[in-house]
Amino acid sequence: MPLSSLPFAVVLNTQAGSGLAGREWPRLKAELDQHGLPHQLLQTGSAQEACWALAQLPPEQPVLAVGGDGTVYGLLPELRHSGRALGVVPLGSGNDFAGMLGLKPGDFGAALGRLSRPATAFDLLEVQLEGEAPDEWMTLLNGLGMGFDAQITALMNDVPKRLLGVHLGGLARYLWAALDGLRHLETEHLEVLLDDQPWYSGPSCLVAVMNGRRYGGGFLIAPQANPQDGLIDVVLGSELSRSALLLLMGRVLRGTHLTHPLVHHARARKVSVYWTRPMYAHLDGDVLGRQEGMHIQVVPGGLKFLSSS
Ligand SMILES: Nc1ncnc2c1ncn2[C@@H]1O[C@H](COP(=O)(O)OP(=O)(O)OP(=O)(O)O)[C@@H](O)[C@H]1O
Repeated sequence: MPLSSLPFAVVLNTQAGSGLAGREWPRLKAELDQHGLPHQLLQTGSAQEACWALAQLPPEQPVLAVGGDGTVYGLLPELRHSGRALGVVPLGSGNDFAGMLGLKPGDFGAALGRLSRPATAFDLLEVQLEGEAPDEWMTLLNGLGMGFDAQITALMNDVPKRLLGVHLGGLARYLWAALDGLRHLETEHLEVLLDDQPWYSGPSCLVAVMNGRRYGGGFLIAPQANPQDGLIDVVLGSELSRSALLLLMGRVLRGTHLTHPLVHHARARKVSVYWTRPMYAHLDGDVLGRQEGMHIQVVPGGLKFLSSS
């Protein structure tokens, strides 16, 4: 489908990357001009404001999200409603979805070079919390985690952004929080249904339900996932000791953990997760607090995406 001749609506999240997106905007604007990409900056203080501002624009007008995974996540309700195409310039802390596609923060040439290609269809995930009304769905692009990985995401808020004058990147901060999380490791009984059939029942410290391959600023938790295959990748760890989990994290960084005997992996169109005790949860890296369970289904080709590799 050809790219609209309307200007890109730029959603600049100045908070992303601890302020990096705001600081880099003048350089990015100059590059947009150099690439001959017309654009219109939307001044927004929150994801809700950004969705509201976008909703005033024609659906043919593409949006350029400037920030991290959370910035994109915040736009998904409007994008699903309008069918608007999305391009991304990663300037967040983790940038996991863009990073999976080979985009590096600050490499504006590469990010903007992709925007003149036709949009391609990417899958989305719809998530419903256990106990919520059946029509209360949230939309994700990258994926969610419950248990240890979400606890780390929650603990990241307490990790310093600078240490001895040096800026700590997303992966360094994630590792710091992970060491903290290991001290409070929780293992609970987990039931997982895939396409309405029982798949796993037993102890677990984490389950990840992924459309993309990585989270946490570079951990390849679902190395075989493909956000264009119409399937969800589920990866869970069963009863792992602290030392086993620490060693496993090294393998997750390289994406070589799926053969570990205490790691389970499968694919499905629909996933239901139930814990006997509420566990921490995150959606596309945004912490949601403790939840008892979730129902996830794939929305094949639900997003028109301009930044594919
Ligand atoms: N359009 C927006 N304008 C202002 N704030 C936003 C907007 N969208 C999201 N936010 C808020 O800004 C926070 C940070 O944004 P984002 O998650 O993109 O950056 P990050 O955390 O540095 O990167 P990453 O998610 O890749 O680790 C979000 O968690 C959300 O609360």
